[in-house]
Amino acid sequence: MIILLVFILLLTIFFLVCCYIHNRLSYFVRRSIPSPPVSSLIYGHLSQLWSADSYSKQLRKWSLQYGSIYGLFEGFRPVYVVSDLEFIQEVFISQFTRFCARRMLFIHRMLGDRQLNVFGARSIEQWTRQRRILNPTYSISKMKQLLPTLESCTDIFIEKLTSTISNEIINIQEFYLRLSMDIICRTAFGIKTDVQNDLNDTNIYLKKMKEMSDNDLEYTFLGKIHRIISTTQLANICTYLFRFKQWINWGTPTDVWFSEHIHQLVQPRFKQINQEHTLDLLQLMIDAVHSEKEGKLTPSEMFSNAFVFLTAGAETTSISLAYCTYRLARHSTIQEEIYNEINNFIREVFRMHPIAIQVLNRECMENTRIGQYNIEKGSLIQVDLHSINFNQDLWGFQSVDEFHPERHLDKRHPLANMGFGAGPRQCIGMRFALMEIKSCLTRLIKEYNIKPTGEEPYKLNIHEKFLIMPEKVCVRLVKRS
Ligand code: HEM
Repeated sequence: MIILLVFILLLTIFFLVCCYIHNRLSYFVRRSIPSPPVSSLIYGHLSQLWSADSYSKQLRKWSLQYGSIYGLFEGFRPVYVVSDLEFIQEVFISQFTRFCARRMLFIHRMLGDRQLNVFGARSIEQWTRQRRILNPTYSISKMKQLLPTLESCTDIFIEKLTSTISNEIINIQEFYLRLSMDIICRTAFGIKTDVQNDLNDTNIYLKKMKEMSDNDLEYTFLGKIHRIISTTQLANICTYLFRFKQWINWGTPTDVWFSEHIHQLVQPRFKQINQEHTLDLLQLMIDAVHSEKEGKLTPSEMFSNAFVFLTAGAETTSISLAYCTYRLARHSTIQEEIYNEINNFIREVFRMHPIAIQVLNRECMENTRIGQYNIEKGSLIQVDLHSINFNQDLWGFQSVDEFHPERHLDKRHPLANMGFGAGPRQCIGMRFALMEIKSCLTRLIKEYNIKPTGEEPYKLNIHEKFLIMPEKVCVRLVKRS
């Protein structure tokens, strides 16, 4: 009798699991939304995305096959992959309050709810409060004040290039990372890191920054498991496993090292309450922590935001500068026209080389409808930026596979340029990054003629994890007479 009961129980569980799986996998079929075949019940489409040469190009490949709105699964979570600009407009702008969060990263899970920074904030209250405090950091009026510091860092950058042998092939990406780290530390935190002068790489933050891009936490074993089960309570297990791993001294991933050590970098300023300081990012945050008004920042949010500004601000800009330099070397005539053309040149570099596609997502926080689609709470909208950037119908008559800055002279759809995202949650550092890129490039071109290495074909080796970056950008710099 007991055996029979156990048998019936197991059969019932098996039946329920099958029903659940069938229900989930027929999710898009029931909604008449096309979806590529799923190769793994546990991973969903993630196994195909992770094993593809390029995550973002795989999204594009599927867009070409299944159209501008199609469905995927990350584990059991439904994801709408979208390159339809009207749909994106609804999600990122018109219905922003219903899509105010991004996919939760593993590092944010580990930081915990109380330490979520502006990038990871999930509730509208948490995000609005922090963004309101941080917005003045890179306002138009602040930009002018920051320019002299930025230019003095660029002077050191040129000095360092000058001390390398002219006409030799160099990997300029290295120089850019040092430059943008100095710039962000000085402008945001008032700290003179001077990593450009530290040729022996003794600066621990620079070392860790390099390590972080080599070992992306999201792509570690636990990071991947977290992505598969991120919508369930089980996701917290990854945090406990991670802490256990740390406890048995199996090493600390760099992101965690950073978030744990950032306070050593900013603590001295935090303690100097009554001293006069320039109104940089750190001062805005310190004032917000000490504020008597409602909507203040907690000290842990302050440290967490310092971490996100340092990591989001340095690497992204240096990668963009590296792509710009690659394009300058490949299209040498542009170097002569760049003073008039710089904005369009940069726009075209961003079109051909988007670097942060995986952050362009929004989580649905409340059931809603977009056009004919009923979007359920918990599902994710992922932008397929490659399909937008290489959509011939959007970009005029010049081939989208060719580099033509002048295509940006024509007016386009406001969401056609999404390299910095869109809507209220667009990149907070966009203005600053563009100022840094323009200032550095004009200075570089004034001093040097940028030449390709001479290798044919002159191509980049692209690494794609959380960010899409070249392994290195080698060029030959010839001093202008
Ligand atoms: C070329 C350089 C950069 C690129 C390509 C870039 C790209 C992006 C993108 C695509 C997003 C997501 C936007 C969205 O979801 O709509 C983002 C968000 C963000 N970026 Fe940047 N970024 C750059 C530079 C910077 C800099 C210099 C800083 C700070 C100093 C910064 C700080 C942030 C922060 C804090 C967010 C989160 C904003 C929020 O959720 O409210 N970024 N960035």
